[in-house]
Formats: sequence, C-alpha cells, structure tokens
Amino acid sequence: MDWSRLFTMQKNLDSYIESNHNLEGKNIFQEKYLALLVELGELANETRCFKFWSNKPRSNEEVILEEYVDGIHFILSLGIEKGLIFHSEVQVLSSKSETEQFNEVFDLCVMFKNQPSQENYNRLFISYIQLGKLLGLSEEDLQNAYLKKNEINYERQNQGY
Ligand SMILES: O=c1ccn([C@H]2C[C@H](O)[C@@H](COP(=O)(O)OP(=O)(O)OP(=O)(O)O)O2)c(=O)[nH]1
Repeated sequence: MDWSRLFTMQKNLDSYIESNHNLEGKNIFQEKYLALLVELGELANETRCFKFWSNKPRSNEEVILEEYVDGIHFILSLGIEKGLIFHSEVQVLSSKSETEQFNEVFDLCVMFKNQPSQENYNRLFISYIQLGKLLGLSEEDLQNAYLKKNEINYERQNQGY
C-alpha cells in the first residue's frame, strides 16, 4: 500500500480547504481531532457492532467503506499537522472483536492527542488498518475509496459546501 501517495493528496486537499476557509497558519489540530472521533462514532454506528440490544442488520459494505475513508482523511491530516508520516508495514491481524478494536482506536486517538509522537502515530494508524480488516475492507478497497472521496471533497469545496 502506497501511503505516501495518500499523504501527498491529503496535504494538497488540506491546503485547498484551509485557503478556501481563510485558515492558513491557524492551528486546527483540535478541530481535526474531534472530527476524527466523530467519524469513528459514525463508523461504529453504521456497523452497529456494539448494539447488543438490537437485531437490525449493519449497513452495507459501501456505506461502511465511505465512513471508514473519512476517518483515513483525518488520520492522515493529523499526522501532517504534526509533520509525521506512516510507512506501510507488515500488518498483524487483530484478534479483538470489532467493539474492542473500536475502543482501542479511540484509546490510541487520545494517546496521540496527548503525546503526538511518531510511535503513537504508528500505533493509531496500524490499529485503524486492523479495524478496516476486521470490517472486511482490503487495502485496495481503502485506496480506491480514498481516491473517490478525495475528489468529492474538492467538488464540495468548489460548490461552496
Ligand atoms: O481539513 C480537512 C477537512 C475535511 N476533510 C475531509 C475529511 C472527510 O472526508 C470530509 C468530511 O467528512 P464528511 O464528508 O462526512 O463531512 P460532513 O460535513 O461531516 O458531512 P455531512 O454534511 O454529510 O454531515 O472532509 C479533509 O480531508 N481535510
């Protein structure tokens, strides 16, 4: 997986959004952090993995993938804010349940916010990829869905979203 290509695309998109909203030079780490937590919550909601009280089925894979790539955008963007990058590594499959994996990602978000080191960034990134795998998303799915949403994000900016 060529994450460096996605980092470059994210950097360009972030700059475009910032200039469109007159945010150049402003520190928007806190906003992006909260945005990531919200996206994670939205993703968890679509999987319904924690809804032990309900029998309603989860959303289809396309919806889950769309929510998942919004999270990828903000994880890339938070790394860029801190001058960090993630390089592909051999991934270990998680033995956790989906719910446990979501909770691990939330924990690692908090750790990264409080101590934005390269090590904590790698741990967050790997945990999020593991979550994707648990949800049945391949790295190819992720890359293609990212490219699609990246383009939509430009279109939305151009439409005064
Ligand atoms: O600096 C930024 C700000 C936003 N985004 C992207 C990430 C994500 O892909 C999208 C925001 O999520 P979404 O499309 O769900 O936006 P929303 O405003 O929450 O959507 P809705 O109006 O449907 O609730 O914008 C970035 O990449 N960089």
